[in-house]
Amino acid sequence: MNETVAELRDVHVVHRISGGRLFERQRVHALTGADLAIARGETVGIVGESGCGKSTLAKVLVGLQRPTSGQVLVADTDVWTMSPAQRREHIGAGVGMVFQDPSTSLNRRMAIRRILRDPLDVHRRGTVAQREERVRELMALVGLPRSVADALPSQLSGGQRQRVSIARALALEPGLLIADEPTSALDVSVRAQILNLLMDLQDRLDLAMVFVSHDIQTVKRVSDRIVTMYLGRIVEQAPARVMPEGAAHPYTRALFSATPGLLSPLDPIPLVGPVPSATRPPSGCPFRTRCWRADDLCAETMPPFGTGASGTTHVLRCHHPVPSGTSDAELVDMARRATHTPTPLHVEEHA
Ligand SMILES: Nc1ncnc2c1ncn2[C@@H]1O[C@H](COP(=O)(O)OP(=O)(O)OP(=O)(O)O)[C@@H](O)[C@H]1O
Repeated sequence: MNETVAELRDVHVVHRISGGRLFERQRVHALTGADLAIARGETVGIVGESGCGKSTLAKVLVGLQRPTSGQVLVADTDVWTMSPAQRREHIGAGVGMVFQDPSTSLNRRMAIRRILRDPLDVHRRGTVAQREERVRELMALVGLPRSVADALPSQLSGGQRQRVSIARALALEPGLLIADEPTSALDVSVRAQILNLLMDLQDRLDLAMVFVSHDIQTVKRVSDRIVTMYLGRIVEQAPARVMPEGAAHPYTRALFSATPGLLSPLDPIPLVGPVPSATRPPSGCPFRTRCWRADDLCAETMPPFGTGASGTTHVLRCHHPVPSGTSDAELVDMARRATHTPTPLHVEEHA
């Protein structure tokens, strides 16, 4: 059986912000009822429009965001039942994170050697000599020349800086690496090198990886499984190899159809209106206000999890999934012909 390195169980993240009427506090539903288990060695890609909760999910997994409710398990332990010191130690050893922009995520005043030694010092790993040896190992692992050990981040190229971030994330030999838009701040010319490095490391170290990106083509290339999020909810999980044709959630199909290069020269599947506000998520299915297949049932209840046609690892929440074998051309046609009148937006009350 596959070892689970990290798991979210019914995780909600609600931010309270000021807004609306004077002194009124609003709730932003950044993540709603997220269930996700990540197995050793697999890459899970997270896709969805801006603001759907991808980064929140990543931050929850790495302990940077405390859930409002639900459980976050790393190596089978619920990390929010631990003391802060235990939690730092446990998550630090189990999960590494590579941020989008290495220019801001690396300490500008520290030499590369110190940046890489820092997690080993904080977590008191081995003797000083062993830590120095580990720094050399890490640099070799990510393809950094020894000559940059005493350089500052500003003296490195963008690609080299991201290699340092990756090495730092791997310093404590975590089982899971979270990569949140790891190439989007880099020059196009080095993006492929960093992606190849991540895929190579994942393979060599049998790492699990959560890969968050707006670039759906890249997510499809690197992932074993793709998770689609919409308005704070996970709406579908499916094997990457069946995507996009095998996806059964209307939103996943529409999202992929809007990605140039993945599909035929068709127009994207048309959706109705904008994404609703995360402060006023619709009742029932969050996607139903834009979905050409929605009916009253979708407005009344959140669909339960169902199994898709691509096996047991394919799950989705939809009352009216796209029938297996339906082409995108047919979906474009159906969506254009739908006499869709979005049902009034009922606001769901969350605790
Ligand atoms: N600290 C915060 N306070 C209030 N709202 C927040 C906070 N962090 C995130 N949000 C809101 O939570 C929702 C999810 O945000 P998140 O950054 O996780 O989305 P995302 O999918 O990663 O977006 P993007 O692709 O643009 O980075 C958004 O509506 C966002 O505005």
